[in-house]
Amino acid sequence: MSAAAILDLGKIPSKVNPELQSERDCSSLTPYISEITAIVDGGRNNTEKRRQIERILFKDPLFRDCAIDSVYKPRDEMYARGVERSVRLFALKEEYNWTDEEFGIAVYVINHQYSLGLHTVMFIPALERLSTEQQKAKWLHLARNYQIIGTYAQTELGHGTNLQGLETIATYDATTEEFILNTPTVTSIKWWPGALGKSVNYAIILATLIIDGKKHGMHPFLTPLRSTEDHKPLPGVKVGDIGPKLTFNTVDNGYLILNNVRIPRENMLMKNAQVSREGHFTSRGPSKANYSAMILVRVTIVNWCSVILSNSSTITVRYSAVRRQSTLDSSSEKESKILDYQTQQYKVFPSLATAYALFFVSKTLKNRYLKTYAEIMKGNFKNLPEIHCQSAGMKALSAEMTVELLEISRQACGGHGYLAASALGDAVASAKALVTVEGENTVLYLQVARYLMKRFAAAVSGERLSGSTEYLCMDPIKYSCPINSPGDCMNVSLLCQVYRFRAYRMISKAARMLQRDIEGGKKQHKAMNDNLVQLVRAARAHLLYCMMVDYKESMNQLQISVPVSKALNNLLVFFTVFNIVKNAGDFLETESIGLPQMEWLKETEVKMLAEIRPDAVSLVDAFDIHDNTHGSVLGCYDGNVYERMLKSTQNEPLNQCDVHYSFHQHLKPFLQRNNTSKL
Ligand SMILES: CCCCCCCC/C=C\C/C=C/C(=O)SCCNC(=O)CCNC(=O)[C@H](O)C(C)(C)COP(=O)(O)OP(=O)(O)OC[C@H]1O[C@@H](n2cnc3c(N)ncnc32)[C@H](O)[C@@H]1OP(=O)(O)O
Ligand SMILES: Cc1cc2nc3c(=O)[nH]c(=O)nc-3n(C[C@H](O)[C@H](O)[C@H](O)COP(=O)(O)OP(=O)(O)OC[C@H]3O[C@@H](n4cnc5c(N)ncnc54)[C@H](O)[C@@H]3O)c2cc1C
Repeated sequence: MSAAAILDLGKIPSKVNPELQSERDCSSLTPYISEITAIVDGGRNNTEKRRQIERILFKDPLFRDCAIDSVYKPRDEMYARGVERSVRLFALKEEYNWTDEEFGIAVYVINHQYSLGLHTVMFIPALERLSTEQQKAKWLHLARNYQIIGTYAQTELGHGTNLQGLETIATYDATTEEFILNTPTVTSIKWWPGALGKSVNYAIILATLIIDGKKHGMHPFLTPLRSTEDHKPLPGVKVGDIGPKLTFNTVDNGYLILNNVRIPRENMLMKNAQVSREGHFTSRGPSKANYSAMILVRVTIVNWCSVILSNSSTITVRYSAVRRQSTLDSSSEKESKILDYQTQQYKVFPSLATAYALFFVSKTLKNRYLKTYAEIMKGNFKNLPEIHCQSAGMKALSAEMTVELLEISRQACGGHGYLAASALGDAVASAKALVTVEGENTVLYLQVARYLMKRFAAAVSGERLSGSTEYLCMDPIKYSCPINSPGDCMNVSLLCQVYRFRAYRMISKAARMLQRDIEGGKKQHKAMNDNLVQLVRAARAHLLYCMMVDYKESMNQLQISVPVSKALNNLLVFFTVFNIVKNAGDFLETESIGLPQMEWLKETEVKMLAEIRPDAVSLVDAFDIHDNTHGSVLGCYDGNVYERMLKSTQNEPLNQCDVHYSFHQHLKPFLQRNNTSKL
């Protein structure tokens, strides 16, 4: 860059950075990028549809800088902008007649930077899942047409995990045919629901139902909170924002205090349980049927994780192909690309591989969920425990992986990864929420472990199992490690057997430990608590095995060209091997593999880094993520990293004048205290 151009901070070269261009020119995958993009979008038509949505959104300045503009704005303005974006987004949905799926694409395109997400993510799905047909006819179109805006208010100050401990109460008054809602204690105050603080006028409030002094468990109550005339809180309602968070500060997560708020009997959402005019309680389906909205969101989070990692690996791979630092070969005149260092590849490629892995895994999970949901809608709850286990577990595992890998990606960009303009810091902080929302990860792993213990006991008693736990019927004596040569480490089917055996061993160990403690006289709850750590380990091992199988099978179903197959298979092998090496202790301890196999696997792991390297830029280009979506100065398609960094300094309020007012107020009087102005 010339000195003149350096002074012109607004200039971004019109050409792609030759460092990135050479990557694209040299990758044999480049001509096939659109084939991968079509897989990720679910078909070429969908790619075109997404790009059309991007064009619509990004011609509007309101959305153009959405991924990054919040850095410079006070909370109040961020919220206002988030509401403005929400309203514009809803209007565009109506104008262009977007389906729910297309609306979902628009939300990804703007990187979730809007305030009223809970209306679409939880309020409408909960209405659909928890209402009777009559209630749906009354409420759903109002919600879909944005005549009412709502949230899902379950968590309280004192309880998020333990739903049976919720203290908000809905007491039935048969004389007026109303429910009276109260948050009678400090700990019962609703706390966290998105868009509750300032935005919504309705909430589905999860409360313990009381009839004639008798408790009937947690149920959903559709409750108006604010006047539809002037948006003021209705009588008995106190509501506000809970304050700034690590991220998501466009969202007004709120608190809610209810004091004798009366709602008509018809506002209890009665698909799963009913209260008659006279106050007679009946229920149908399993007792946990009211937990169903959470299953859907957990399934959705797995896909979010894949999208988050696609964004971050786009940034880190492109940046690593542009950045040069030190040199591998002292005779070379040029410094080396950091992407050529094996250690850098080891930081960056796990994210890339996991982005693809979670894409395939989330697709399978979604299909499995839709199938089970259709059965449930017909009154068949047979597969509910299995989908609860899969959705809760995959949410936990993918959120855990995502947070860990994202932070490594951020570090892989060195100092520049610490700049807000890299967008990686905000991405890490946002992903951290996914570990907690929709069920805290450890708690969800323990739900999986509970299911596994039951299935293991059934297997031991001779029952034939189906679904994800079918393998628990195996005879462990018959296992011998299928990896007999270094070449076997590339065979994912063989590696899946290794994962399966490790899961079996860890589950059977947890079961043995529990049994030992109970037979030794410990009470059930004490024995459980004394083995929670092993139970979580067993759950993770099971979920990782399930993930591998779903990924492998999903890949097997693809009809793809040879170069694409080779590139995607490299990622599959790397992901499979990487997660064995990462958990080496468990695999060795369970004797799923031996020391020689571990050596071979480690060699294969680094060999795969070199295999992936030439196609790395093409593999992130294939995500086809718009620069405005990831919003990072480090990760744009043109690779003009340094120019974009310089340009971004123009957005900094401190740079709007040469001499800041604080100089006159504080620094100048201090410097001149000894009359040094003559110096
Ligand atoms: C850049 C992109 C990032 C975007 C980020 C956006 C963030 C915003 C997104 C979303 C907003 C977040 C919203 C929320 O968080 S809403 C609140 C979510 N809350 C929870 O998830 C609460 C978690 N707790 C629970 O789910 C339960 O309490 C529990 C499962 C931990 C325990 O339940 P409980 O009734 O107390 O326990 P029991 O021991 O009595 O029951 C276990 C029994 O129940 C079965 N079961 C549990 N859950 C379900 C279910 N969902 N469906 C079906 N069955 C269920 C379980 O299998 C056991 O069965 P059993 O063994 O046969 O007895
Ligand atoms: C960004 C964000 C958005 C949210 N949006 C909403 C929303 O829209 N609506 C809503 O209702 N809620 C919302 N929540 C709340 C969220 O669902 C809860 O925070 C979550 O379910 C965890 O519950 P908790 O906060 O009570 O954690 P806790 O349960 O108190 O967890 C704290 C610790 O205790 C441990 N622990 C708790 N119980 C057990 C157990 N049984 N066994 C072992 N360990 C245990 C956990 O593992 C964890 O380490 C949101 C939260 C966040 C962060």
